[in-house]
Amino acid sequence: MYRLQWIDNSQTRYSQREKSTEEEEEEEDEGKKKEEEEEEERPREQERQVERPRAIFGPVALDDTPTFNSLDSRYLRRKVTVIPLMSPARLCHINGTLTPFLYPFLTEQCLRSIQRSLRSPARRCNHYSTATTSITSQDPLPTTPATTSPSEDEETIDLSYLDPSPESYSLTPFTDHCTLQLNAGAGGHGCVAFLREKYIAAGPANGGDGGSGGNVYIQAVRGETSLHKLARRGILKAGRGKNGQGKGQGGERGDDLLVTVPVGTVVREIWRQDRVADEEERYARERGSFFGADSSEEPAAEGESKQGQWRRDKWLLYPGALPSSFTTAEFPALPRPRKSNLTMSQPQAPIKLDLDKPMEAPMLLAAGAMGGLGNPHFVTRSIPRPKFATKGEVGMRLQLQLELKLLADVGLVGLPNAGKSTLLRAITNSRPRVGNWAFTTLQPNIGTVVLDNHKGRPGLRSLTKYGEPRTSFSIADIPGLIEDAHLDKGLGLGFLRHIERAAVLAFVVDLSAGDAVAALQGLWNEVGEYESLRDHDLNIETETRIETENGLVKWKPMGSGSISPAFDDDDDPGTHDPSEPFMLDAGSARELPPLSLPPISAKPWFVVATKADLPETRENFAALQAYLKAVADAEFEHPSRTKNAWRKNLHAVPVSAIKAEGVSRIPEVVVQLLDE
Ligand SMILES: Nc1nc2c(ncn2[C@@H]2O[C@H](COP(=O)(O)OP(=O)(O)OP(=O)(O)O)[C@@H](O)[C@H]2O)c(=O)[nH]1
Ligand SMILES: [Mg+2]
Repeated sequence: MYRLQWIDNSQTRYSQREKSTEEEEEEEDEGKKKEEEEEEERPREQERQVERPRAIFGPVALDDTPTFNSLDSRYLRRKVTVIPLMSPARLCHINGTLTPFLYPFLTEQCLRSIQRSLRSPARRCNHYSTATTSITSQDPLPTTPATTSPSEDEETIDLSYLDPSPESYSLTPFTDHCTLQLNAGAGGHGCVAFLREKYIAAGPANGGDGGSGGNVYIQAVRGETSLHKLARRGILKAGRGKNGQGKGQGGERGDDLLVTVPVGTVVREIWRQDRVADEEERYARERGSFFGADSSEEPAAEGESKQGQWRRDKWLLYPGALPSSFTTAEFPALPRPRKSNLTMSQPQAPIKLDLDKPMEAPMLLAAGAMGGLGNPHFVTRSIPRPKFATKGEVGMRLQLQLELKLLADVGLVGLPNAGKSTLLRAITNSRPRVGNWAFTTLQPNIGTVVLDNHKGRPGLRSLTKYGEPRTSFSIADIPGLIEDAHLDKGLGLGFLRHIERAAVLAFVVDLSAGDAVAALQGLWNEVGEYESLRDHDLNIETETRIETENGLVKWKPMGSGSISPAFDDDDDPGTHDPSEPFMLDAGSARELPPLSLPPISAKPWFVVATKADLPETRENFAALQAYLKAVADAEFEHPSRTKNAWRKNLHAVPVSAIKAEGVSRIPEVVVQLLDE
């Protein structure tokens, strides 16, 4: 037999045990007595209920103020309070500091009745969590000493991490831009060797060729978050190819170099030095066969050895050679400079890459140089046993500028000391530095909000742009902006690059620090200045690289090296003057980089009104809400002063980050905007 045993209002427990008939009789007697007592109590209880105000949970939207006109007048007679229908998690906040912000229509009496109904721990529910810190756990019922019961005291959650001492923070080394020199591997030297065998007095040449140098690759990977390691190294070199050896043994290839960068890195070429390309040009001039436009010299017949000269950087002599050999030895004409086939897959010069997605495979930046030729290559009738070989080619050198633009879903923009870092602490497991002075944060911090319902399933139903369930999103906290940051005041606008590509912007406004509307407008002003500076730089870059002339795009490769123009089949290379830039058809298959980025003002945005726990902030918040509503309704100009700016569903979320109140609404708002 099952017996229902009441533990408290919310919990029930079933216990199974055999009961004797005596026990049953006793229970029946006790039950009758209780029923009689209850019947006596009932009328008194009913009287009390009529007097007590009752709460009705009705279908009213969160931000709507309920009107009593729509309600039955008998409810009014009974002192009925209408409370919007909402999830218990949200209902918990009704008891908190933000209640007057969210529900200005609720009276003191009504609040007290809600507090009574929320006493039961069963009312509390979990919503979703952060990476390791539960947002729900950070959203406890605010308790005051007067109303707190001992059981609630036990459940009080430690929020000291939201107001830590300035020394308590985690700092990871971070660099978001650097210049880097990359050297592709040089080729190994060819070998001068001869066959030595019994009964063969002067064996033929059998020196092996040198191995080719290592290639330089780049790959954007997820694990990396900073460029500081690369900035520290400065110069990175791929391995040199090994020298060739006797018995016709070729040298080993040099080790490749893989440069791993964080996703979101922009790579720009500053200069390059490509000796092989220079050699090719010189060779072309000497032989008059490269583009051979006005060359009067006849190209040498194939196989004909033209007398050359000793060149220290090119020729390698037999180790036992006497110094006189340098002057007396006959050298053939230098062979044509050799390039690896891989150079075809190098990116065009000048390199400009935007690595905004994780790369599955590395991308070649510079192919290693070819190794030198062994002495068998120079055997001719007149020189049957050449005592020289060629040296390996010199590897290409690239000077690159790397700029990291962090890819976060949400970017926090705010004045210094607005509470951005505290907000990041409250909703993620990130631990940025917090201090009551301006410019506490000196480098961007990224936090991740995991949308988890504690069962390994997404807490909020949302899909990423790739159609996968959204399980998390990231937030970037950057150093604060001040007025005239675009004139390099404060820390300038440099850090805005980290939120430039964020999908959603969250403007963090301190309600206790003066006019919130003015603060918001000031922030938008600086964002607008950043945008115009960015567009200006892009235009300059574009103008220097592309000049349109009679429907043709004139493209100037940076540096003399790596001239690998994509001629159409019908282009006649013979008519090209090497000193002139190459002319490419505007409609050719070569894609030029995009010239403009989407405007920041077109991004979805909302306002986080923080420090709402401080006194006299309600009026400021009300003014901010009214302003945003007017902007959304196009009554006021958009703060960015641009057309086509985002005006949909503009609103401010009041929070007290330091008490972790109201912050659980932010993930909901963000996910909603990410889905737009
Ligand atoms: N009362 C109250 N104080 C807050 C709140 N949020 C932050 N603070 C305090 O405001 C001060 C500044 O907070 P930070 O999070 O460092 O502000 P920030 O915007 O990151 O500042 P910078 O990094 O300098 O740009 C700290 O002393 C916080 O304790 C809040 O919601 N209520
Ligand atoms: Mg900060």
